[in-house]
Amino acid sequence: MKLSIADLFEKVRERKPLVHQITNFVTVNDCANATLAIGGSPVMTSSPKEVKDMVSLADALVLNFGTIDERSLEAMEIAGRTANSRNIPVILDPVGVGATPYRTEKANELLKKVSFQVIRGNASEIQRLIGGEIVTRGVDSEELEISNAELAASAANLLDSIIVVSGAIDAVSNGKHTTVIDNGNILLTNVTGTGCMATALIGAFTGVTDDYYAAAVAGISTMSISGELAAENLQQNDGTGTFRVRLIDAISRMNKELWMNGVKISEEIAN
Ligand SMILES: Nc1ncnc2c1ncn2[C@@H]1O[C@H](COP(=O)(O)OP(=O)(O)OP(=O)(O)O)[C@@H](O)[C@H]1O
Ligand SMILES: Cc1ncsc1CCO
Ligand SMILES: [Mg+2]
Repeated sequence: MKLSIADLFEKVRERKPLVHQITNFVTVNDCANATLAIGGSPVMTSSPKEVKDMVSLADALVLNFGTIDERSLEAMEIAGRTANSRNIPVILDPVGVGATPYRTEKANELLKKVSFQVIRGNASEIQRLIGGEIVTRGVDSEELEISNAELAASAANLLDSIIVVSGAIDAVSNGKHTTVIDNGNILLTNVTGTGCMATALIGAFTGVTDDYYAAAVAGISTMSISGELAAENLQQNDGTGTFRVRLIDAISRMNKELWMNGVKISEEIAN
């Protein structure tokens, strides 16, 4: 599996997949730059009047709940349904689900209307998406009692999608098979949008392969390994601002060799 994932870096740079993203106004620029850095082509349009035509041109669609409102939700439904009817992969980032009833209700409604090939969130968000009780404050994750691998596997079965649970340990599962990735750096939690960018990267990889599981592993591991590389390159007086720039640098330099040398897929569990 490692080799088929490593080959995706070349593919994405050759094919430059168009990744349509209906996302939040906090991290939209970071997501566009992360998509470009990995070799994709981002387009962030969100008008309900335009998304049907735009997504029809796209290789993947990313729907991010960060700053949802009635207009963006209408656009997400139109774009999601259009993508489903054209076999364009759709990726969900359920930002902040669980923080307010509005977010949780709207995510559940969208899950009924749109089929998602991959869903990526932190542990709190994924847990709340499957009806768990943990109370989240804002968009950051809280400690859970089950492992990210267990959570990803049960969410994959319940939601019939590939689930990526990010955190200190990242887990990817389709319900039958679970991959655990032990990369990352704590600075990734001190810069906004690293989760959103990881979801954008997953979107770019799904645009060049039918193996959405491999695309999910490639996307999340690229973010985690890039976090390690960005931290290694910090100088004495650098802080989180420089880290953010170094992170985009690392994504843009990521390739087969760097990935193969850096990735720590510590477990592959058949459930
Ligand atoms: N404690 C940690 N140590 C190392 N890496 C981490 C840690 N927590 C998260 N990461 C890494 O940070 C990246 C983003 O994951 P995270 O779970 O923080 O997303 P998120 O909460 O959705 O972020 P955001 O909402 O800010 O976009 C992933 O690559 C993940 O592996
Ligand atoms: C901080 C924040 N608030 C809404 S979306 C977002 C970006 C990270 O999820
Ligand atoms: Mg997030």
